[in-house]
Amino acid sequence: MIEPCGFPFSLKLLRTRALDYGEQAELHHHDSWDAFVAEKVGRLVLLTTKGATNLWDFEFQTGDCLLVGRESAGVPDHVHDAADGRVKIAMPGGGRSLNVAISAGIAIAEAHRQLRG
Ligand SMILES: C[S@@+](CC[C@H](N)C(=O)[O-])C[C@H]1O[C@@H](n2cnc3c(N)ncnc32)[C@H](O)[C@@H]1O
Repeated sequence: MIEPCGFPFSLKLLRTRALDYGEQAELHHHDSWDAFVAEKVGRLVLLTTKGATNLWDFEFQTGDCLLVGRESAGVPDHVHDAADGRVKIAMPGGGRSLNVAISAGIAIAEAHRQLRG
């Protein structure tokens, strides 16, 4: 899905204009949330400050699909409700939330640590 200020649009710009390694990324655009859900394989694991499970306690599985929300407003309720897992990253220093890219990086690193080998 391409949105005027959305993450996929930014990725496309980076891929074509800025990053020489951007070509290594495999991008998929979905026309709607329903189209995305119809194609997904594996569990939908949402990163959210409203998550019930701490990242360090969540058991990742091969094929899990990590979801992150918009920098501005997170995800709408129907996306939150559709997730198979809702995971939060503890913020001991306080604050409302982390940056979306930082959140994704932390969670991807933990998933790889658990599933390595
Ligand atoms: C800047 S945050 C969104 C802030 C939004 N105002 C809200 O309250 O959801 C952007 C995205 O980063 C992820 N995120 C940020 N902090 C997080 C945390 N502590 N735990 C899990 N995910 C987090 C979530 O996917 C979130 O939708």
